[in-house]
Amino acid sequence: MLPPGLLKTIDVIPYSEGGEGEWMSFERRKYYTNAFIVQHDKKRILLGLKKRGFGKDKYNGFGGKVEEGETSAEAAVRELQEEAGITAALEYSGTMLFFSEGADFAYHIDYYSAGTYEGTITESEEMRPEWFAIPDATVAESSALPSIPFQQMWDDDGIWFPLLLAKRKFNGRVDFRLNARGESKLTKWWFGAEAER
Ligand SMILES: CNc1ncnc2c1ncn2[C@@H]1O[C@H](COP(=O)(O)OP(=O)(O)OP(=O)(O)O)[C@@H](O)[C@H]1O
Repeated sequence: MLPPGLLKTIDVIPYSEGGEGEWMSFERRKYYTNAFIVQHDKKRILLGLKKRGFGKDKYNGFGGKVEEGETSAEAAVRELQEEAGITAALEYSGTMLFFSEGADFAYHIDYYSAGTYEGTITESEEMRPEWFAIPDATVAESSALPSIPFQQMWDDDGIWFPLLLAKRKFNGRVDFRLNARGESKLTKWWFGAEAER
């Protein structure tokens, strides 16, 4: 059921799969984190515009490489502090394996989220934090905040964001291949999610 290379961290039921072709093979993986502040009471989520390096000009959660001697949970707290200037009691939200054609390693990304935070949200050299509205189908009123900018995010985010927002943990894999213009595009995915509570 699970795609190759994806190590199950929780019990999941199939949630979404698609795309075409075979899963690509990779030799190495590196461990990363990605953290979100999701405030359902205020109907808002904090994203950061990445200002440099990998994923530049995309909105994402705050995160980076897990360093030696550190757990992924510790790395997630440290990166959130470094990139957004805040601390939070982050909870594990899921894991995604990401491989892009031609890369020499796969990203093993642990996702975290929290509903509250401490400190003052501060722009860093790496990230510009901004609030976005959490879509709420049950409320007619429109938010003063902009909608989550999926067109300026990684291709797969639209697949697993509903799970993050619903607090359903997930395990997934996404493969990206280079198109004729040399852009890395989502070509195959598989996601499983914790059963609905
Ligand atoms: C479909 N693929 C993806 N979808 C969503 N997010 C992705 C991602 N692939 C990588 N990411 C995140 O991008 C950041 C890179 O971090 P990145 O700046 O390279 O690392 P770090 O801050 O440690 O910097 P240095 O390596 O020290 O320069 C890190 O949060 C990682 O989770």
